[in-house]
Parts: sequence; structure tokens; C-alpha cells
Amino acid sequence: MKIFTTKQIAEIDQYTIQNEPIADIDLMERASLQLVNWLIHRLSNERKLLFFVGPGNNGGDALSIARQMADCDYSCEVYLLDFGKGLKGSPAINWQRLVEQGKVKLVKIASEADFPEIPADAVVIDGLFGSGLTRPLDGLAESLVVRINDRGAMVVAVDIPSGLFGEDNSQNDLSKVIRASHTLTFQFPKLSFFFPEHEQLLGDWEVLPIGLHPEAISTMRTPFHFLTDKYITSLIRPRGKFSHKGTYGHALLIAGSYGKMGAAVLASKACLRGGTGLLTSHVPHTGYGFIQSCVPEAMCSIDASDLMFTEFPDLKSFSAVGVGPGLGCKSNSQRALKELLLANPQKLVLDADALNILSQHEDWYGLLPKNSILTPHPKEFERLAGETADSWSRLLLQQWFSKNHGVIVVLKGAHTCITFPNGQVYFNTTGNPGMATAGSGDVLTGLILGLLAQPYSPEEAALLGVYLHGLAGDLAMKQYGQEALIAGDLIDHFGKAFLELTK
Ligand SMILES: NC(=O)C1=CN([C@@H]2O[C@H](COP(=O)(O)OP(=O)(O)OC[C@H]3O[C@@H](n4cnc5c(N)ncnc54)[C@H](O)[C@@H]3O)[C@@H](O)[C@H]2O)[C@@H](O)CC1
Ligand SMILES: Nc1ncnc2c1ncn2[C@@H]1O[C@H](COP(=O)(O)OP(=O)(O)O)[C@@H](O)[C@H]1O
Ligand SMILES: [K+]
Repeated sequence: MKIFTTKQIAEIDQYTIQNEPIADIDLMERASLQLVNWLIHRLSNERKLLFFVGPGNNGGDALSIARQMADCDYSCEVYLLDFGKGLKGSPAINWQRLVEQGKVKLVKIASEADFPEIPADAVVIDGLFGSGLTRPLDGLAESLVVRINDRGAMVVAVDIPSGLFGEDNSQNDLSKVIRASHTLTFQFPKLSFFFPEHEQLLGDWEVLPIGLHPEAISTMRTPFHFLTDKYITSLIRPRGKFSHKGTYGHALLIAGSYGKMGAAVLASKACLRGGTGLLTSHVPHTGYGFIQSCVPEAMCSIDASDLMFTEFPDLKSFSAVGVGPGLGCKSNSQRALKELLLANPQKLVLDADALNILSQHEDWYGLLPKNSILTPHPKEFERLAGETADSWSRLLLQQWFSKNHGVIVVLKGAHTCITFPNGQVYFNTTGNPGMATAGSGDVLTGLILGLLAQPYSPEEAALLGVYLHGLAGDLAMKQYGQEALIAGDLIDHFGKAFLELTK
């Protein structure tokens, strides 16, 4: 599904108004009704609703919601942040409708003295500013937001927490942004919803469809997307009746070193459960018995070194290569990694220490085979590409890195972000904090390798691998909860994850 910038969303709004066609005030009513439905299903009408209303359409939405909630017997008060210019257009119509309805206390805030008391059990509806925010909040708006945040009441933000920009918040002061418990956003999530530093501002966020014009949505171009079940299911290829293990490729996994053989076991198992036909796990001599007994389905290629990666088998027989989990960064392994890059494997996934080694040799970046998949966590990405001050800047850097080096970057996190050499960006929507546990990245590498080998294209393997990995995490969480979940549980749930997508 596409993610649009707030500027594009405003264009889609206008297209809908002109081409559905629908009057602006009616579109606002339709959008507000979605929020009304959400509120009445979750809140008892014994709770007082305090609406904070700004000068634009976001305020207009809040005014409409207040009227509809009052009609449903909720006790509502409206506080309009008055910049002395008066309301215009649909917000003005909605103000007038409230006046005529006569059920809601209406107050204009012209100074801090007009700020109301906010009881802890009240619910604040934040309709101060939406996607039309032009600059960080200051003056009276800033003081009001700080006051609301200080009270600790439940806050439901309309469309976006007031003060937060939809994309670039690099110049914003986040202490002047509404801290919502819930954010109910219209039709599309905003890009800034996928960034970790905004978690406390957004609370739980949900997308409410408001029937924007499908033609505008399908024709408007954007590099930004988020992954859905439907899209991922469309990537999964059913197996042919007469297929055999040779049909599904032969993966080579180079992993493990003395003391870190568990990474090789986890990645090997994940690779096999990802559906590869054959797997050879290349490990140092010391890991031979361990791999053979823990993963009997894998063949073993044994390094000349007892302790670490120093060489690799002839690549001819392999349809994809994965390197990195538990590898260590010793100089012999560094040399071997360079030789591997020079051997130019057709399909390559690099993780963990392979990335740490790479980041020490920027002059090797040019050796990366086109469309290699790199799976850094944020620290590894920083080592590879440099430091950034915030998630927006990091996203731009990641996009640039993918384009410039012709590689796919899977930047792991709560919303793992996948960037392609053509500039396209995909955010993952599966997974949970239970996956913040040792080895879960090794499992992802193995899974992506297993998919690459079959062969899925590098683009498909990255998207499918990330989504399935998170889905397996969500299924495993149902069984173990978050604390007790360990990386091996993810592998045990790959089967259910595949079945869930193809049922
Ligand atoms: N037809 C539409 O366009 C629809 C819009 N919708 C709502 O409309 C919102 C966007 O509305 P608008 O574009 O009117 O924008 P906003 O309601 O976000 O606010 C823009 C207004 O705030 C002022 N402003 C911006 N930044 C400020 C700052 N830092 N300090 C003080 N004043 C500031 C602007 O001058 C303008 O008057 C969405 O977030 C959504 O809630 C929904 O009603 C759906 C339909
Ligand atoms: N809070 C979270 N929500 C969703 N997924 C998470 C969360 N924390 C970690 N993960 C996932 O777990 C994996 C962790 O990878 P990584 O940090 O490389 O672990 P390790 O190095 O221990 O194998 C990534 O795929 C990441 O997306
Ligand atoms: K808002």
C-alpha cells in the first residue's frame, strides 16, 4: 500500500472533492463519522470529552465530531484556539452547526487564562493542527500543547498529533507536540508514523478509511509503501506437483566462528524452513559436529580454519549465498570476505559481521554484486553509512545508499525499512518487541537466503522474508508472550506464517 506525503494527501482530498464529486463539508462529515464510530465503540458516555480545535480543517473535523458525539449523549466541551482571524469554509460551517445544536459548551481561547482544567478522567480530542502544519508550534499553541501533555489525560489525536509533521521533523522540537494515547489517521498512515522517536507522540495508531478517490490513489506516484498480507501473499509461488529438491535451489550459508556457532545453526534452520531445496552450511572445523547434529538436513562445508571463516567452496553449485551471522571480524575472515565479493556471487545476502567488516573497508562497497541484500540493524547501518540525527535523515541516507551502491538495504527495527536501488521504500508492518532477542536477526538472514535460493528475486526475497519473519514473531508471541520468546521460536512458526498467508 502506498504512503503519501501530506501535500499529496491534500491533492487526493481535492481530487475526491472535484471528481466524486462531494462537497468539502460532506467529506469532512464522512471523515468525522469514522472517528465518531471509533469513539462510541470504546468510550463510555460517562466520560467528558474536551475538544481542542485549531483554525483549519483539522479543527473542522473536531467540531463535527463534537456535534455528533453530543447527539449521542456524550458531554462535550469545545475550546477553539483563537488566533483572531475567525474560522473560514467548512470549519466555520461546523462551528455554526454547533451553535445551532446548542448542546455543547463553546469557548474561545485567546490567552493562557482561558485554558480549561483537564480532569484526569476526561478524554481530550486533539483537533488543533493536522497535515496543514507549516512550522513548529510556538506561542499560545505551544503552551496549550504543553498544558495538555502535562495533564496526563487520555488524548485521541485527529489525523496526526498536533505539532507533528507528516514527514520531516528534523527541525521540530518534539516536546511541543501532542502526546496522544491514540492517533486516528485518515486513509493513509503518514511517513513519520514509522519512525521510532515518534512512538510516544502517536500512541497506538490506526488508519480510518474515508473513501478518498481510488483513481487518485492509484495514479499518484510515491516511492513510499507499507507491506500488507495481500501484497505479500501475491508474491508466494505455489509449488509444482512434479517439483523436486533440485527445483528449489541450493543455498550456501557462511556463518559461525568459535563461540558463535549458534548463529550458524539458527540461520541454517531458518534457511531450510524458508523452503530452499538444498543447504550447505560452511563453518569452521570446530563447528562441524555441532551443525551436523543440530541441523541434519544441511550439508556441511568445513573451513581449513578450526576457529573462523577463511575460505569458501566453489560458488558454481550454489543459487544464492548468505554470509555473516556469527562470523567474527578477524583479519583472515576479512580477507576471505573480500575474495567472496570478488568472486561476484549472483545472489548474495550479507548480515552482521559481514557488514561490520565491510564498513571497515569503504573501498570494497564497489565490489558488492548488484542487488545484494544487506540486513543491518541501526548500529550496523550507522557503521556502514554514517551517523544521522533523526529517522527522516536516516531514511534519506538509506535511500541514497541503496541507489548509489545498487544494493537492497533491509534496515531492521519495529518497522523494518527496505530500500531498493530504484529508490522504492517499503516499511514492514509485522513483528513485535518479543523479537528483540538474541539471534532473531540470524533467523531473518537464513530465511531471506532460503527464499533467494529457490529462486525468488532479491526484491521478493527481501520483502517476503521480512514480512514472514515478523508474522512468525506475531504468531510465536501468541504462544509465548513477548518476554519468553526466543529466536528459535520464530523458525518454529515459519510454517504457520506461510499457511496463514496462503490459506
Ligand atoms: N477536504 C480535506 O482537505 C479534508 C481534510 N481533512 C482534515 O484536514 C486536515 C488538514 O487541514 P488544513 O490543511 O486546513 O490544515 P490544519 O487543520 O492542519 O491547519 C492549518 C491551519 O493552521 C495554521 N497553522 C499551521 N501551522 C501553524 C502553526 N505552527 N501555528 C499556528 N498556526 C498554524 C495554518 O495557517 C492554517 O490556518 C487534515 O489533517 C484532516 O484532519 C479531513 O477533514 C478530510 C478531508
Ligand atoms: N520492537 C520490535 N518490533 C518488531 N521487530 C523487532 C523489534 N525488535 C527487533 N525486531 C526484529 O528482530 C530482528 C533483530 O535483528 P538483530 O538486531 O540483527 O538481532 P541479532 O543480531 O541478535 O540476530 C530484526 O529482524 C528486527 O526487525
Ligand atoms: K491533530
